[in-house]
Amino acid sequence: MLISCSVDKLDCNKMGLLRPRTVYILTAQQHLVYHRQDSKPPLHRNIGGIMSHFHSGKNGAPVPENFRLEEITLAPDLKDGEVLVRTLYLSVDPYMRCRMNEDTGADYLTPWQISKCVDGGGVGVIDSSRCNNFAAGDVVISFNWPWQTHAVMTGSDLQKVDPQLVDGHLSYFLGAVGITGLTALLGIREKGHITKGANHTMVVSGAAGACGSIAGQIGRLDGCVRVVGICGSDQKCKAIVEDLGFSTAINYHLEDVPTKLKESCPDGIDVYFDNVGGAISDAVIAQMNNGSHIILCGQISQYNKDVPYPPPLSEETQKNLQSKNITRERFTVLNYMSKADAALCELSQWIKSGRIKVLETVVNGIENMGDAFCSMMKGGNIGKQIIKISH
Ligand SMILES: NC(=O)C1=CN([C@@H]2O[C@H](COP(=O)(O)OP(=O)(O)OC[C@H]3O[C@@H](n4cnc5c(N)ncnc54)[C@H](OP(=O)(O)O)[C@@H]3O)[C@@H](O)[C@H]2O)C=CC1
Ligand SMILES: CCCCCC(=O)/C=C/[C@@H]1[C@@H](C/C=C\CCCC(=O)O)[C@@H](O)C[C@H]1O
Repeated sequence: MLISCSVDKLDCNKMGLLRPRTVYILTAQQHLVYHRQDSKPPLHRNIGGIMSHFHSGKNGAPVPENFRLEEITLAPDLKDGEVLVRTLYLSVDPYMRCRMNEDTGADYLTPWQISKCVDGGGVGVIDSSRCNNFAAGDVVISFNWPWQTHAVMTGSDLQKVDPQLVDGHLSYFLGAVGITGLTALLGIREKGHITKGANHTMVVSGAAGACGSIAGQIGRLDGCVRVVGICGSDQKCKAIVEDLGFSTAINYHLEDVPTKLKESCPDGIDVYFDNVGGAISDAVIAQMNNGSHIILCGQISQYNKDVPYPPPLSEETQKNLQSKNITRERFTVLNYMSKADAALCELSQWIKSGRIKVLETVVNGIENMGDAFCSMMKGGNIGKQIIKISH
């Protein structure tokens, strides 16, 4: 969906006037808030047919009706310190499912507010500025980009980025040269303990997704002799082996994971990059070596359930961890941002030189963001799920 904008950018920049007034935004809907069993009574009563699936305390997958497209009018003038941004790309990510609960389960995550515009990772370009740090044409990113086609934002919420880092592929700032790339690289370096020459075997779950697809390639570059990916379709298995260089792939919907792991990892498993948790992770952990390491990146198989993060493990898996002295420390990329600049340079160079390949699934149009989010949560993406908002 395009908005009509016949405004000359230079005029906008000089005056902070004549900006496109009507923009499209996505708001969170009332039936968005699901309540954990132990949470307070709902602040917002759920009404309507769709919500019958999501009574207080019940679990559930998100649906596109959790979002509504609305038209708003932007205030006519910029205030000091503000910029008008045009949104280029927006990100949908698994953690957003946690922002659909009043209790997100993580202290660094705030819940989305009913009837208010939704936000997340975004990249865009400055259309006009009344902030000294930014000029028209600058490319900027934010973790809290409103899901709007244009937005008035405060300069302090934005970070300027250099398009050369991504050879002009600006969507990479939301993926391989952004938080997901950092998560893969820093997760491996901080928690993976890969030793070159030690013939390590790495297993990655969620292997065809944004983090997993990069993590497997870094595992190989950092010296693992075998990298096995677990993912949800034959097409994904083919992509990670043929395009990304994984040694083997397991389709967890069609194949018996323990049997396939036994075949693919004859020397056991030394490093496990865990994106999914649940039964898949139990099966991997059962075949891990003594003194091996888990990178506890995410547990997406549990995000639609009424459990805290990280979700509790079965007794058997806990025993396995203890008896084999397997490390499993929670990893949050935001705790390592002092290392982000160097890591982004490394990712950029690997991508430019072709040693890391980037996969993306791109959906067009803000009106399709709700669908794209729900699809990603069910495995509809290969690589990073991106929504293209404007050229
Ligand atoms: N610790 C940190 O700082 C960060 C953690 N994360 C975490 O990393 C993980 C991956 O995120 P990201 O790369 O952005 O997302 P992905 O691109 O991997 O997309 C999510 C994928 O999860 C898979 N999936 C969905 N449901 C299940 C299920 N029940 N069992 C197994 N797999 C499932 C689907 O692939 P398939 O077809 O294979 O099922 C889907 O494509 C998430 O758990 C996320 O929370 C992300 C960023 C930072
Ligand atoms: C509670 C489950 C979280 C699972 C792990 C995960 O996916 C973490 C992701 C974060 C993610 C979100 C961080 C900040 C967004 C701030 C939004 C807000 O509440 O204002 C990512 O961007 C960094 C990861 O650590």
